[in-house]
Amino acid sequence: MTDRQPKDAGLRLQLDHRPGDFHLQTALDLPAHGVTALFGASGSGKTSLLRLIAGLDRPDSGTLHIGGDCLVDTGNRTFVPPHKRRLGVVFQEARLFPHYRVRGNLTYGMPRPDPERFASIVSLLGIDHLLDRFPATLSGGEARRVAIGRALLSEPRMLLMDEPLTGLDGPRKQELLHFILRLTREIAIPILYVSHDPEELTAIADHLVLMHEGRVLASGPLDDLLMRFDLTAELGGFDAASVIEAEVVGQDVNYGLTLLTLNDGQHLTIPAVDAAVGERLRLRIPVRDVALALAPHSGSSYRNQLQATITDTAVLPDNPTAIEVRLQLGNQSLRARLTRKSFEELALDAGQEVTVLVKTVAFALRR
Ligand SMILES: Nc1ncnc2c1ncn2[C@@H]1O[C@H](COP(=O)(O)OP(=O)(O)OP(=O)(O)O)[C@@H](O)[C@H]1O
Repeated sequence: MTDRQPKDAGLRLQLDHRPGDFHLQTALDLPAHGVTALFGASGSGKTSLLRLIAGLDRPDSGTLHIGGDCLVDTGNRTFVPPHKRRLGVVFQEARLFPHYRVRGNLTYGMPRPDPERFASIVSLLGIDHLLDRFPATLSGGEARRVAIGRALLSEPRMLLMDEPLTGLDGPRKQELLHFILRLTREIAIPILYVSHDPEELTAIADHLVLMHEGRVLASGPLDDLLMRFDLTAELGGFDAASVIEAEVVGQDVNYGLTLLTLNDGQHLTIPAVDAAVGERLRLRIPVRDVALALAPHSGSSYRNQLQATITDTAVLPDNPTAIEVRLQLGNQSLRARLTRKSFEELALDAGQEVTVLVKTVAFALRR
């Protein structure tokens, strides 16, 4: 069940599939831009869904449309084969042709020679120096960058990535994540991205599809889903946090801080990030690091104090001593988790204006 239908639907599907004992029963309507993350417990059906979209498996019944084209309709026996779907597929294993050099692997799927596009993608992925090497001589991260390059050069209308960072060590993972982020900014191509790593998804995803036992539990903008009290347990790995955006307005070199402004004009400071004035950053604020006060606080070590309005509160079944609070700051939302005791002592309620004391703000990425 989807809770929000994007107007500019890029991918629309309704698929029913039973591999073995598993039953995948999904309906989805996804935007034609940005990164959509498929997230869910192991065995929830993420890879099965991606394989159906790529055309690697045939569904028992259903329809699949991308960009207005019908790729699957079991009702009239339409099944466009994988190589005609114009989708770039990147799996955990790079699956490069071992007997072709990197250059040959990259040009293999190009629909026509296009030296300019070739040069710009090679440079974007930082693989210029690898062009004459054979795949067997590449590191895991290099091989995956080549696989991404090959997928992009086939001029796909959408990129499907299944755990592209799995198995890489810390620095290699960060490096590839950085290349994927650049790609999302510099090439306007929608990406469907499977991962079970919330940190990776906080950095990369615009839209989130939450899978549970073969079904879509929720689908919507990442920051909206993180605000939903009812999904707190399912999104447990995200460690209950809000994601907000802010613009860099200055650097405080003396104290090693970056100064930011939110879109309602309020200010925030975070540990220094190497970013220029005017750049937009995505920030992550854990719910446990947000406190509330009735009025601005002096004499507090909380560096950031923001004015906000309480919009909603809830008590979750698995944590009855805490109150979950949703707050509005301009057009952005923020969550807090207070003890019931302090919530009642402050006599807080929906509709009330409060001062939000923010302890930790982590930089997630540049927009
Ligand atoms: N060909 C198949 N035959 C039988 N069962 C299958 C087949 N393919 C997948 N399954 C089962 O379907 C379920 C969903 O698998 P899938 O790989 O889609 O999950 P996932 O969400 O991607 O998991 P993970 O995060 O562990 O990769 C699993 O229980 C799996 O064992």
